[in-house]
Amino acid sequence: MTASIIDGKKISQHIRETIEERVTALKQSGITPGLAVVLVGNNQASKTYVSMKEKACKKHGIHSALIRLDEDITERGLLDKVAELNEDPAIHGILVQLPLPSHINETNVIESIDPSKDVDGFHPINAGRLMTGGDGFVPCTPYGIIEMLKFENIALSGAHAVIVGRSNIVGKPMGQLLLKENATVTYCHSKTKNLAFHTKQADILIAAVGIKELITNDHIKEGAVVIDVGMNRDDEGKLCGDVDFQGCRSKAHAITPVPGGVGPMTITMLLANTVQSAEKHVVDLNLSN
Ligand SMILES: Nc1nc(=O)c2c([nH]1)NC[C@@H]1CN(c3ccc(C(=O)N[C@@H](CCC(=O)O)C(=O)O)cc3)C=[N+]21
Repeated sequence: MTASIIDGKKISQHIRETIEERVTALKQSGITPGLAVVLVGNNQASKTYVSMKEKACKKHGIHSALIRLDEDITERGLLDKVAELNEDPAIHGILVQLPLPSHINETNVIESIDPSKDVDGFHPINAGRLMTGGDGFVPCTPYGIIEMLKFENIALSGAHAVIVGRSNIVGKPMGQLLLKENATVTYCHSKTKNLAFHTKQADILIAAVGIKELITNDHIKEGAVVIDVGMNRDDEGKLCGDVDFQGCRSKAHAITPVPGGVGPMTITMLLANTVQSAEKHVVDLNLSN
């Protein structure tokens, strides 16, 4: 078998068409959705990601404000900036690019963002809503993965999904979303004994550990769907995932590449969350009038 490639760019384009329609409708009611991206310091990877987000916003008519702050800004200074954005009526989404410099407590910053503008879905209120089945923002990467799986008509109900990784940003919310789709969910992580035993059970395998090509042909079952969340750099600086793509391709049913898989979907769902936030704003305005 040769796995089909799940094309994140193509699926993104489809979803972005509906996002664009929603932006147009919002503008007709006098609202331009606005995203603020806060970048602290000079990390090269962060600068690249932030400019990709800005470009995507501009392309689809979403107002984007980039706030660049000095590497040695105090935590208080950053919290004050977030407080200002919380109050800014032109801003419907706030994203503070992670990681932050080590003198700043990330939890404090995440918890200072108004949950109704937390388009990353990292605030504990949104994490809690996801866990309890309420309405809130879903973190962009796992949200994008669910959309990819649905777009490809991959059966989720009753499927065994194995997630390698347990971060608050990807692994944990991924499990909640798959559970909501009636999948059977197993979490694996760095302390898991006999990783391959578990991953070989997966109908759907999600690799989100940040270890270059950890998942090989020997880790997967014939016909599995393999989703690669990894964003690692090899010795030559080339982007590579958590999955040995070539090795797994001969055995899997479908597989996501890196680049061109999960990454573009992450940015697309950030746009979707920003538009969702602006739409909610319109509904709330109408209710209060
Ligand atoms: N508050 C916050 N929210 C984030 O969503 C967030 C963050 N901080 N910090 C960093 C990570 C990383 N991230 C990526 C998004 C898209 C691609 C992406 O589109 N990648 C392209 C290739 C990019 C390249 O060539 O380097 C692809 O996979 O095809 C990658 C990485 C969002 N992050």
